[in-house]
Amino acid sequence: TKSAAGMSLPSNKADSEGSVPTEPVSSDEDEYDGEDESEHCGLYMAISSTTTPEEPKWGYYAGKNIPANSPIGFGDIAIHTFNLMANQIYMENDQPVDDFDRNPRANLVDWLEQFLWVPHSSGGQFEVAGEGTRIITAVPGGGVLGGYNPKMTNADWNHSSAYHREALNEYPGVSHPGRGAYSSYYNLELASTETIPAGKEIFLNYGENWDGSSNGDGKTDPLTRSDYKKVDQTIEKMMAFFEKYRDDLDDNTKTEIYNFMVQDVMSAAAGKEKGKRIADILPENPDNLGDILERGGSFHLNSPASIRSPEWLKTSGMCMDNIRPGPSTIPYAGRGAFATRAIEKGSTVAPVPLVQIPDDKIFQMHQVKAIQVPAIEKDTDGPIAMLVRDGEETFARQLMYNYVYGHPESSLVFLPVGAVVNFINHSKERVNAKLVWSDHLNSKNTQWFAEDPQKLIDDEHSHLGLLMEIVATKDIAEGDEIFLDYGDDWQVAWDKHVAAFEKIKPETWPITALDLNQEHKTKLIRTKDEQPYPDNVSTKCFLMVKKPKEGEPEVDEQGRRIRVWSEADSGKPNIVSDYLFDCEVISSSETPEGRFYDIVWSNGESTTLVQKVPHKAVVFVDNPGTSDQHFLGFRHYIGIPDEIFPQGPWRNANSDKDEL
Ligand SMILES: C[S@@+](CC[C@H](N)C(=O)[O-])C[C@H]1O[C@@H](n2cnc3c(N)ncnc32)[C@H](O)[C@@H]1O
Repeated sequence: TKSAAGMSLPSNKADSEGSVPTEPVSSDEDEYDGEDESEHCGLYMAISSTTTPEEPKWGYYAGKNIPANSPIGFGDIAIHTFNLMANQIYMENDQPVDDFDRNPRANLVDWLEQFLWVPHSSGGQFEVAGEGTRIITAVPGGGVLGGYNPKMTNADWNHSSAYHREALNEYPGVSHPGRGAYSSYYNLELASTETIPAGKEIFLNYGENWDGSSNGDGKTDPLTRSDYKKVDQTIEKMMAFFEKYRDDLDDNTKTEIYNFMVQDVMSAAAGKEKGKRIADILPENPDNLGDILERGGSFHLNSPASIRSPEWLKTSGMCMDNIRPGPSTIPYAGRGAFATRAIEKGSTVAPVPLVQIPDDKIFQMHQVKAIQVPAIEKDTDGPIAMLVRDGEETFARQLMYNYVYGHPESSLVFLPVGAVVNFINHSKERVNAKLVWSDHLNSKNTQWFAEDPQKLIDDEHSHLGLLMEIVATKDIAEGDEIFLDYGDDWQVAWDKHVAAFEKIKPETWPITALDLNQEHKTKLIRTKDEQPYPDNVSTKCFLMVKKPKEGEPEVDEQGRRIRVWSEADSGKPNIVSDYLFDCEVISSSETPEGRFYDIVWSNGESTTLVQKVPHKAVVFVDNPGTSDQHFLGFRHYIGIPDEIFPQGPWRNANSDKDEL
């Protein structure tokens, strides 16, 4: 039987370290079909097709065909950090010390930031305000493992998924010890921007424009993405042609016509260089044209390493969708992780690649102040505000500290970036999984155990080389919540926190944006003349508009511009953060087509009345500085068991883990 959970140990050694296997796609595609769907792994982690010996990389692969505009895996968590860099920058002789050679912690943040995102895809951009303020956000799973290959981008964030998340295990208005101890931003989904065939590596839109100048392997490819689309369309036409004249053409004539099409017609239409490239892609025999389309189109076929055979994924990869997020069965613990299929005792629940962070002090939070520094960019005139640490006193730690793995004798902590693994909660009584170091051939675990922590981000180590696995310590049934034992230190700290919270806890807790978004999944949003919403939240609208119909007024009696809400002509989603604006709901209506609002939006100079804004385009956000994360609640890392924490230089006893 295929227990998807059992596939990573010890059979995952087929791939040699640092090499790029480029075996062609198996023509026996049947292996992807005909199995019990839930048994079949839908997402794998394996070495990326873009890996190089100098820069080894994990990749994220589809295990099943993913239709266009569909979710990839499960929505994951977004963990925001506030002014992470500013907290490392101190002043010396009236100058900010931002020289990385002299400031190893700033250097460390710089390293960490390459795995992090701007907060907009998850809606976290309103968490803190002020000139010079920066929020950066970890989105584990696809957010870290999804590759970068601008020519092959096939995935992007679904902003709507984060704004419209279901409130899971929330207790509106209740004052409880879990407040601020976990992130309330989750369900941030990646969506396919095109059909992704099984075996294909997932590449995220990093916001760059595809310029068509080079492909992942650095070779020049004269074909642009739209050329590949045209090739696929031409293939369809050729197939239709041969189908139509099937009975009239003997094999010789057919081959002659086909060669004429491929050689002469293509060159004439696309130019010599492109024509040659297209001819190379097309099969010798016109009867095999259909294979190209079946295997995901000419573009995918032409980049062999980014599409892997099912066999390769099973032997070299590790399944990443054995767990999904859901409301934890522990009250006040937020979200948890649940098995999507039965997982046998001893087999892998999830791979956990780790981002190594040599100094946990980067998570200390200080007061920050703005100073004026000369602008670096030429087109900015005058000085700009830069935030720096104001004094040495530490008043809190970043929330990310609750998600990292650590050990009391070490300054090192590790951010786990496997899909969904950050949702796994702690329980001593119900523990059914544990952390182990993986022996996957592409991990550097044992070599790196012998390194000085500070060296772990130098050039030689500046990639994700450390890999753990979460392994089942009991048979786990589909739907069971997964629990680790975070360790005695964590339990003691939590118990202390609960006791302390009891003494100071307010009677009630402010209603948050998450609560209101949940409430308004089924209720109309109140207008400005009805009972106001609390001060700690604002309404925002996703606005894309067009002019009113011919003959309809463009200005109302109060002099406001009139516009009508619209979907994008391109069909692309318009629930994206770029289109999110402050708005005030002035009227609402319930119609058979749904709920709609008239809103006003002001850009400081003029005011616009937007009509027919659909319910889905109006959301609540927490005002800066007010969300649960700003409540200085519980902070503790997840303990790596002492038995598996390496002896040697990692135990540098340099940590500040108990200082605060
Ligand atoms: C790594 S996160 C786990 C995912 C988290 N539940 C979430 O929703 O994002 C660790 C945090 O989960 C919560 N947590 C985990 N186990 C818990 C438990 N047994 N009791 C209470 N809270 C728990 C605590 O807030 C802790 O700081």
